[in-house]
Amino acid sequence: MLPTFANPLESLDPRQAAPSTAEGQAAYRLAEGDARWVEALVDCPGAQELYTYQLPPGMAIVPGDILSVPFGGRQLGAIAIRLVAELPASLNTAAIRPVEEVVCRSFFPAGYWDLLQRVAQYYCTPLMQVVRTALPPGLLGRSQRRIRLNRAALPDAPKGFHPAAQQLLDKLQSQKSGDYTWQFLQRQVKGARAGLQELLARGWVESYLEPPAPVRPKLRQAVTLVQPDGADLSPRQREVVEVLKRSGGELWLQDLLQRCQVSSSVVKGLAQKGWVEIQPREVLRAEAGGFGGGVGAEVSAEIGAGPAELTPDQAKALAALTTLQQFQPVLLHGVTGSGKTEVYARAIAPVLARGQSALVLVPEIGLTPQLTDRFRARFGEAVRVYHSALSDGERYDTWRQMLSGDPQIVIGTRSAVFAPLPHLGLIVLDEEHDSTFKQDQPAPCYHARTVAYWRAQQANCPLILGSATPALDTWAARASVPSPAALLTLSLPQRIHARPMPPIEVVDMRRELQQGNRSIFSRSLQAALMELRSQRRQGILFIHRRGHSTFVSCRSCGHVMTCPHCDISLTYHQAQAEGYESLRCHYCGYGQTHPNRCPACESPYLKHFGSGSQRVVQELALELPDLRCLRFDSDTTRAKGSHRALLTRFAQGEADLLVGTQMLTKGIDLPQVTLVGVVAADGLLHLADYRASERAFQMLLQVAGRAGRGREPGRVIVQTYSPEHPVIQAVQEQQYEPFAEQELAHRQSLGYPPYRSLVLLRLSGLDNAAVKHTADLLAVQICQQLPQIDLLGPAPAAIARVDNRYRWQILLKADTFSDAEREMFKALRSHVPTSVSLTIDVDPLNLM
Ligand SMILES: Nc1ncnc2c1ncn2[C@@H]1O[C@H](COP(=O)(O)OP(=O)(O)OP(=O)(O)O)[C@@H](O)[C@H]1O
Ligand SMILES: [Zn+2]
Ligand SMILES: [Zn+2]
Repeated sequence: MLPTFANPLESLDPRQAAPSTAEGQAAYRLAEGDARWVEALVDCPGAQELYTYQLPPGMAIVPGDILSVPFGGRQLGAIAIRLVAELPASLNTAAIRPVEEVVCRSFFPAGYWDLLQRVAQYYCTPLMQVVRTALPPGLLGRSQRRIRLNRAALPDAPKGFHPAAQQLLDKLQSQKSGDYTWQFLQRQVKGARAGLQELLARGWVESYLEPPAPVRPKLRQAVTLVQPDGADLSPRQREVVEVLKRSGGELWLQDLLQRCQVSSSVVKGLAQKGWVEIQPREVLRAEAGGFGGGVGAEVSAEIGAGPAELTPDQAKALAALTTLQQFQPVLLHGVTGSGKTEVYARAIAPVLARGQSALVLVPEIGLTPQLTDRFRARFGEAVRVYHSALSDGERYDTWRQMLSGDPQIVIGTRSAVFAPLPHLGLIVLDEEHDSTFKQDQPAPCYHARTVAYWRAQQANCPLILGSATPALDTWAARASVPSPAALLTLSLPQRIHARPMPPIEVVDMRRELQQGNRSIFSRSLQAALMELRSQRRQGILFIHRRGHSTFVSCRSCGHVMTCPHCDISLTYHQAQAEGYESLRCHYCGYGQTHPNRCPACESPYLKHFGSGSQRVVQELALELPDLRCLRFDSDTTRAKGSHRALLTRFAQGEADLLVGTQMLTKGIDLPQVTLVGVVAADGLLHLADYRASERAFQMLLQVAGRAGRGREPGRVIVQTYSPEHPVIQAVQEQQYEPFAEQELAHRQSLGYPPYRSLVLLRLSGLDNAAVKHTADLLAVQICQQLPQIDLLGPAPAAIARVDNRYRWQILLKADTFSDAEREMFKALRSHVPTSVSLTIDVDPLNLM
């Protein structure tokens, strides 16, 4: 049976397409033609709600217009959100002030507010919160309102009645362009507002928002090797030349100096002799071409135009995609290394040519620099990147450029699903199974895939979901019988050039121990690692870090060191520059020094266990001292741009092995990687979550997929203490379908998504009793009002305390949740005291 509403891709309740009425206020009536009021989002930091303003006679406003409104004693920018015909009787309509002016029309694409409203309704969140999620911070605050003369309408000797109007005219006319910022004019002219009113009314001036200036790229000094050999070089200069050569002939000056540990005078000396050139540059050619020349050459060769020929599978998928001109969700199911990115790029090209834009959503920009590089190399200026790590200014600028309506490609993370592209022709979600597409908190707890589905529907354009390991929700939505708008599946069952998938070898670590191997590396992994160096190949070592990987426990009494604020074990951190070992909580950040003796029994045998990436690198240094390792995890990639820097160093052959966590699984495409090792798969297998198997399967297959993407065949070694686990078996066979079918059957029998829907109510607060009491109260409310819904709990969350806050949860299950039920969940807030916070997570992915 196919799921019904539980799956957002499958069937949508048509009632949801209609915008909701004002939140919780039944007395409001939405306007059709008879609007007299407008509700606006005012650009004032403290302003939480929508404010109501009067529509002056003759002023036409549509949602999305930028307004100028009175607020206290000030005049502020605001966005018109919706028009209202009738206000609740309790409001004193005489006290409602009028909108001053429409500053800018249609700042948002058509239908944008319907989308936000739909998100608010489905995810049981106040509209305001959705608006804040969607819009870049400070959108209005930055808006540059300007005033210019309307010369065509100006009489020969214009005379303003109001003294301020005259002054404004004088100011504007004194300027050749007849144009000033409103801020400037307000400072220069007393009573400028009243003066402006008059001039606007006469049509002699107009106010507008300054169009977005193209973001000026930051230029950096780049060093390019022009002559690769020279007799008269000093040893230091020779070293610089060598490093440049190894880096494909080009590096940023800063990177070069750092890598060679020389002063800039050495490089300048080289420039004077004509060996190198130093120039300001926006990007390095090497960067645009993947990860530099040298080792990554195979990648660079295909950049730009892309590969000359598609594989037959790619061609077939592309042909199917290019015929689609309407709303159509598509699953592009292609094994790792099958060339999905190329298919996206070629599907996008005609969209741009038609004058439309495309939206490409990826799990994390920093982790997939290659995708951005490939698109930049091919589409150049038309590519924009949008994600929350941009500065407020960058986000604002990009937002304005997106609104311009020029055909463009926006590549972004989760929140980019709200990118205001007016003529959307295609949406792509790459690695659609990735759970970073779901927001856990704050509300709205939206899934970018669900919102993308609505957007594509609204824009009447195709939606491509790409993955080697599709989310089971997506897989289940494939139509058994083709019907319009049902999920269409296209597959790329083979790697590029029919390269084989790497065989996956499972090693039973219990047997290793029995046979006397106490190392965290099995003998076969040790041997494979040893070969890397001699064969000049590279490897990736994957460590699952979450869970109990680096806890500290007492070998005498079993006491485990835990965080005093959260009920989870502390993580061991090796001595750093400060010189002492420390223990840290990864939820709340609590830290302490490593005690010498067990706090429970005084035993000195307090040891850290498990295999965090630090520990693994340390162990490698002991066991394989010749192997050059690079660590790639959240500790070593904290700084902006460090993902790319580390990957570039690895791609250039600075290390034999990249050691890291979850981050390694995503989209790395390095042809020279032949070995992938998984240190201990167990941490992944035993999470207390109904999706644990799905997640483990996806993660292991994705990381395995990094091996053997080039000419040399790859090999994968997975170490585990439970080789008989069904997920391990399925991973070894590398067959997605049987795994998916089996797991879905299991879900169906237990009544889990995608067959039934879940809503998780998360409550937290400093006072455990208060949180529990509130949870009990809500549970009673729900049971009384909605007896048809299955209710689990209230129960303490799997991690019962985080950052001193006690956490309780209630899990609700139903075949589908109706609009009325969603409204009821929203209304539950009135039963929650201010000391307790409630988050409503619709379709939760994380039940911890
Ligand atoms: N038709 C082609 N001919 C030759 N090389 C190709 C072709 N299409 C793609 N490639 C190359 O194959 C490699 C793998 O492609 P890509 O990274 O798109 O795979 P993918 O399907 O996204 O894999 P993953 O899911 O593992 O990220 C890339 O280096 C790409 O440049
Ligand atoms: Zn002890
Ligand atoms: Zn803690």
